[in-house]
Amino acid sequence: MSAATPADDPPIALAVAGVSKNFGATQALRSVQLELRAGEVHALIGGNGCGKSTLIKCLAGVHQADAGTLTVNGAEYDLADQSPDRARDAGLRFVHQDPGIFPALSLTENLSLGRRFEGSSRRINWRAAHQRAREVLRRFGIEHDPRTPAAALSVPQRAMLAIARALQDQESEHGGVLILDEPTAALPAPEVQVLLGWIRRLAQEGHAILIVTHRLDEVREVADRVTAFRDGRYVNTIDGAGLTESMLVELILGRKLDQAASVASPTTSTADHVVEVRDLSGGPLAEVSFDVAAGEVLGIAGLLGSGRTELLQLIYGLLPRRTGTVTYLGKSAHALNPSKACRKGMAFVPEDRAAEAVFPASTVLENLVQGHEHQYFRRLWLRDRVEREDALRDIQRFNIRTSGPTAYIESLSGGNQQKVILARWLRQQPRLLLLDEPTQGVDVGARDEIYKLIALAADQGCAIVVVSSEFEELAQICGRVLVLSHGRIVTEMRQPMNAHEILEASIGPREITV
Ligand SMILES: Nc1ncnc2c1ncn2[C@@H]1O[C@H](COP(=O)(O)OP(=O)(O)OP(=O)(O)O)[C@@H](O)[C@H]1O
Repeated sequence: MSAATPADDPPIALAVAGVSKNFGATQALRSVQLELRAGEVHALIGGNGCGKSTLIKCLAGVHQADAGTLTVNGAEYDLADQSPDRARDAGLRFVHQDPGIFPALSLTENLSLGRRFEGSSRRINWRAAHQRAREVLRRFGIEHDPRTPAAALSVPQRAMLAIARALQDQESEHGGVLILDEPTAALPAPEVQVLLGWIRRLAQEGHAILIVTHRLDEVREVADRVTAFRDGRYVNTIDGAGLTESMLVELILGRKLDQAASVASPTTSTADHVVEVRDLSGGPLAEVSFDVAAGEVLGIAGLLGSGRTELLQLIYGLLPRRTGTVTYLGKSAHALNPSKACRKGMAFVPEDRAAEAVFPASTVLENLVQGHEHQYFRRLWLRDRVEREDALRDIQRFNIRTSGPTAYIESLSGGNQQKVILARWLRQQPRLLLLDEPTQGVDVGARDEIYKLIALAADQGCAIVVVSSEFEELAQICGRVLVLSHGRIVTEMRQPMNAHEILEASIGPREITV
């Protein structure tokens, strides 16, 4: 790829070429390239484990590449020698998936992390620090007093605060390079819209923006150009205008997707209820009542803070109940705690799988069999061949990119770790499956596989409750959706329904303000 562009194209802000990186036997990047123009939003897409994060870490100096160059605004750097300081000096700014905002600290303190406070070495000049923070907040459209704790900010505002922190020291308000790793992964649609609006505005001011995402709708909405990687290789860079979802899928997978998973049909017989929830209160939830039948896929929608995750936690016994009852398989689940729930055939796949569900310093195989190792023992003998064959089958079924069952879980990309956790729970054939954001961070191929497995589990009589920020997903896989707002069920929707209707019901009469 050459750094020259036709006369009317904007100048190239960043170009990388010939970047390779191995981790032992794993070739994460094979001579990849990428080019970012000033003033554009550029999406980097690709399946789990294709090397997106590795490239970002090589640019940030977290990893040193085996080979490759970086050119920023005309200056060339050797990526084999890259360090965080060099990345900073080159003018690159990063916002990682966890934006690193500390809720208890003020906006001024959050903006000052990683840089010197105003004042002498012995005394912070708070007046000057707040004044500077006020200017930065104004520049980035965050209308809060700098002394406010960051806890008062909405989630997209926190992401924007992280962007403001990344860009605050740029001498001009234009011409920076901002690299965002899955900034919208945990946000429901209305909040995503707010953040994408801000990203567009920054591009219009002249910043070059690279955004890594698995959400194809947002690629189509915001990207001027798109680059795809596959298996550590550069595939292509194409214009964002006129892209369809199936074009993006083919770019990512190198093939079309099979037929979409069918919607599970809801069962209505009360005798088949797996769970009955009555007047349940706890956490932010108040007087919630609903049933879930065997073979039903029930969706839970709502904005951030509506109580979606807490609803699953209350059923599973992770959150104390204030009032109300939960009946599970015809019996009171009053004293249920997570280990009892698990023994009785409930499975809960939490949203933050990396922190709550991955067993670190263990292999892929050990993570897959956690909780049901006993099935591989016969008269004290471990049937390790069967155990390994089952692991290989799951690795293939979910297309988990790993060197094999004995690889350490930490060596897998984030999305591939997620697939291992989901595979573990689906193996247990639970009676009730509680899924919190089951496809967050997984690629389009695995997403399809997960939908099929959910439909299969429902066909076999499992009751499934899915919390998802992606309303399209709920409309596709659920027979029924409950919409939560401020801890209460405000609407119940049934098929046929679409994402837009779920969105409208979630927002309700109030406007999203930023
Ligand atoms: N520290 C590491 N040690 C060993 N292997 C690694 C390490 N980091 C990444 N890899 C491997 O390099 C490959 C690329 O991983 P990377 O995290 O870049 O993928 P990704 O495209 O960001 O995936 P995802 O969409 O799942 O986040 C994967 O096969 C991964 O297992």
